[in-house]
Amino acid sequence: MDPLKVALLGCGSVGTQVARLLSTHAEELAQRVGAPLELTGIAVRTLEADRGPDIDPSLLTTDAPELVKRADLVIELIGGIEPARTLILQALAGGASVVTGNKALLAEHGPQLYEAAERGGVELYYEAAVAGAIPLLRPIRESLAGDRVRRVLGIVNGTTNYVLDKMDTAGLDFSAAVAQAQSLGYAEADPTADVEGYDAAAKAAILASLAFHTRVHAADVHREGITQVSAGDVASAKQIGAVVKLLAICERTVAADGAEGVSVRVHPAMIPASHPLASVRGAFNAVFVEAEAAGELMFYGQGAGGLPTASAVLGDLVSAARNRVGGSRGPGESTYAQLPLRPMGEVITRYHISLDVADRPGVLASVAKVIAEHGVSIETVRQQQIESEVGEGRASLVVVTHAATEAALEATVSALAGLEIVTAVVGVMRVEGED
Ligand SMILES: NC(=O)c1ccc[n+]([C@@H]2O[C@H](COP(=O)([O-])OP(=O)(O)OC[C@H]3O[C@@H](n4cnc5c(N)ncnc54)[C@H](O)[C@@H]3O)[C@@H](O)[C@H]2O)c1
Ligand SMILES: N[C@@H](CCO)C(=O)O
Ligand code: NA
Repeated sequence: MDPLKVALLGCGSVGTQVARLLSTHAEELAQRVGAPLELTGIAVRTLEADRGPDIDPSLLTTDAPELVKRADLVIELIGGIEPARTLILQALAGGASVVTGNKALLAEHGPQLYEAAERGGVELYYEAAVAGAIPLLRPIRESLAGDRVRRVLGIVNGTTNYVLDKMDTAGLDFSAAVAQAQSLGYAEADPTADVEGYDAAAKAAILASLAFHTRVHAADVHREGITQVSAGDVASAKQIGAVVKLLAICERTVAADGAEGVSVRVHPAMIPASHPLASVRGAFNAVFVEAEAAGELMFYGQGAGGLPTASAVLGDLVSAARNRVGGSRGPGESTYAQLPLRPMGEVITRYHISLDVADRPGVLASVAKVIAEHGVSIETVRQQQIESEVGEGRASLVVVTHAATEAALEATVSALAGLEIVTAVVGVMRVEGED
């Protein structure tokens, strides 16, 4: 068979490893595909940079559109919206299948790209975009195609997991932990997308779209990052036998009248130390998928890093290439269900509420009354005196609630903050996961 022409766009952490594996595994890849894969060029921003021994300098070009024009398969590893979007659209329109790891682009402009793939009669694969090396999107799209996914819950950002892990195990504060993540190459020079939860929210949108056959955009995802997580929150979690993790949670919801919907959120949460997600350390990722017939499935592995991510890219490349050789096409976008997105207020969760209160008779009763008035039930209460030399005695009161709607919990917290005996609402964090 004639070789299939492969264009690589971007030669950074992932692109370099993809180029290297394409060359070192060339023979095996040809066997698996049924035709040789010929890397015809690598689009870069500047030709001058030294890219090490793995990159053949004669393949480098700054003319990405020209490279795309001649390709059967295009691998986009530039990242960001433009020029990645225009180049992918050009490739799909020109009849080339595309493999990308670009979650930001997919979560924002996915529909436009899928439609272009459909029109071009070609494929668009993106396993690397969510949880790096971990095979997760293909299992959801293909292996679970006969089942109904109820929930996807997981840690999908390596940088923030590393930061929270260091705050927990090494007692670092937030900025020291971020600095360490940067020095190890996990966090970018500008870690905003990671620490503010944008990266995880884009991944959650992609996961929810696949799991629920519904278009979910990044903007549909309720997003809170980890910048507000304090050493105090991490210590409070420890006291109740929990750890703080940044979670992505995609759920199929069912209203009282049976109407189904979807809720998608990314936020820090306390989870019991005995929960399998609690033991996901460092920059690793782990995702639980709960389906009606299959039950709970857990996917675990390296969610970031050039080499692990390259594995997912090449897996997609082999699939797309094999289909091309066989004249077939894998499944395209599936959005037939188009379930409505439910507002955050309807989400059912538990809260850990930490208060500073006046240490005088009746305080506990007043707090309990406010909570009960909002229809929220208390799971545990812990009170501790705060040492103070002057004025009235103060105490720290920690309440963990039973599950209630987010709206009821929010209203409870504002009512508590308004009580004269509450000096400060020290921290509020959701509690997720069963023991
Ligand atoms: N690094 C990871 O762990 C990881 C994991 C999963 C997914 N991804 C995704 O993979 C993609 C690439 O990530 P990365 O870590 O390799 O990024 P990177 O920043 O290391 O590499 C991107 C490269 O693209 C180059 N580039 C920028 N504009 C260009 C242009 N117009 N033409 C050609 N090259 C251009 C940059 O100079 C850089 O070398 C991103 O979409 C990222 O989100 C990365
Ligand atoms: N910045 C991302 C890379 C993988 O998508 C992370 O830390 O998980
Ligand atoms: Na993956």
